[in-house]
Amino acid sequence: MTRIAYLGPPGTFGELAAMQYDPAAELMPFPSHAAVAAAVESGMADLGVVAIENLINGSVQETLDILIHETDLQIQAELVVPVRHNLVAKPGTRPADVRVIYSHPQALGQCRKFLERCFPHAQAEAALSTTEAVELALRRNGDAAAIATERAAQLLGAEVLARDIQDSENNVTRFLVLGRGLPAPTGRDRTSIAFTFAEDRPGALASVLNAFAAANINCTKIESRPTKATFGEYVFLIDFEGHQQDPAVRDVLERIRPLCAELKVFGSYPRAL
Ligand SMILES: O=C(O)C(=O)Cc1ccccc1
Repeated sequence: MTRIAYLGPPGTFGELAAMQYDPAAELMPFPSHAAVAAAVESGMADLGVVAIENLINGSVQETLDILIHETDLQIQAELVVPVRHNLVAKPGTRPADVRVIYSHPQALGQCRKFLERCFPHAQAEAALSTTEAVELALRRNGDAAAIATERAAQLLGAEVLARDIQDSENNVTRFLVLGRGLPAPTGRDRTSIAFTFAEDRPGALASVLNAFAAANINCTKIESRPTKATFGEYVFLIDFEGHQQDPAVRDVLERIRPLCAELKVFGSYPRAL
């Protein structure tokens, strides 16, 4: 049976994503995305599921940084998971008594308008995951709530005070499945890369983008993160359509390699969108 590491405890969106990917898998909860990646690297798990991008908040920077700096695992797949948030609390809690609202920072960000409108005086507190947030709220005396999945509320015996509190009705999160090896091309794939430049010069980034344009390869995302070494220097990340084994992709990677100081390929995997 495939063992899949995810950001737990059970009831999180990470668990929903892992179940969506493989309903028959053995699921292994870990307390952070870094621990999820480490579990796959150590061989404790076969695959790891991590959140990479949300419709409302954009990229999950913690995951981008893990891919850039902390792991050589390859992306095996992407999953798009509907994300509906609920305000949950110890049974009997009155909304008027709620002073503290716990959740994962992603969830707090995705419910910003609801929090401002309905709980302008409550304090938002970060938790390691949405399920941990429910555990923290249940430990207090009726003055706390959490933003979490309905499943977490059921598993922990919490009451749902409000449903669908996310800022966008169509809220979704894209998750990545990390593992070893290169999935075979399907004809509808995406490749993710990161690169740096040796020196700051006019047109450096344009020269890379022009190589994609010349090869008629569609870039689906571009992003930058600090190198964490020198202020003002960045790692650029590009997602594009195609697979490393497609001749056109192989060709474009060969063209851009000499333009970059470092080039890291995070993987080629079937497109979910
Ligand atoms: O804490 C969770 O449930 C997670 O899996 C992280 C997360 C939080 C909110 C939206 C998507 C993922």
